[in-house]
Amino acid sequence: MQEKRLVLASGSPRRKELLAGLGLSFEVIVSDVDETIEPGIDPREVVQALAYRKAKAVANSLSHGLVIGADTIVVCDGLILGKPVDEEDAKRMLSKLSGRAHMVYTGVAFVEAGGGREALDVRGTEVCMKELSPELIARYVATGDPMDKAGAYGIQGAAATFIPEIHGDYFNVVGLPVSLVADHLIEFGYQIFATPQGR
Ligand SMILES: Cc1cn([C@H]2C[C@H](O)[C@@H](COP(=O)(O)OP(=O)(O)OP(=O)(O)O)O2)c(=O)[nH]c1=O
Repeated sequence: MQEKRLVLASGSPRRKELLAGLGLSFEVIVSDVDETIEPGIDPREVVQALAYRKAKAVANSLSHGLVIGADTIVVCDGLILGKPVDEEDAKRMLSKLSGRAHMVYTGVAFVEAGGGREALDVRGTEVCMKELSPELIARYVATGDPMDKAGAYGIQGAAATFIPEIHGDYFNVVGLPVSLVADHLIEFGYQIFATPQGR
């Protein structure tokens, strides 16, 4: 039986679903953190810093347990694309990504409440996107799917049809690099598949 409290500091339904796949019991606690970043910082640093901010804010409110935070961004031509602010922004992002490759970075942070251990890591995945016509972009944006996703697309949904090829971890693009997270959880003393799902 798993005795150590595990907390996911994320409101993302994708992250919750992916973490649940590891068969561990966990709670979701979300705290409001400022996600603004200083310009000019390396994207790999950015996602780790934001993941840490999310995990640390929740860990500060607890007496014990391990808190996981994550952050995902899209980087194209040195430009960081977070979640679109509106439909026009989503269209602009997708026009930029059309017909080329870009990187998706997800940073993960592990913070033990009560002043315990901490760990940070990051994974990058290259995503190749087909050329998208303005009409197709408009139709996709009208579905609403891009609005809560970095780079204005979700590889796990209709946008899968835009993506012929990726290099690296698929789950990293969806928002949680599951194998990397599992490695860290083992380091922190958790047993993967300790409580099998669906039984
Ligand atoms: C590129 C891409 C991103 N995304 C999602 C993953 C993240 O949920 C989101 C990026 O925003 P984030 O700020 O990383 O996360 P979030 O606001 O959804 O959740 P929280 O901060 O509470 O943890 O984009 C997809 O679901 N599919 C994709 O293909």
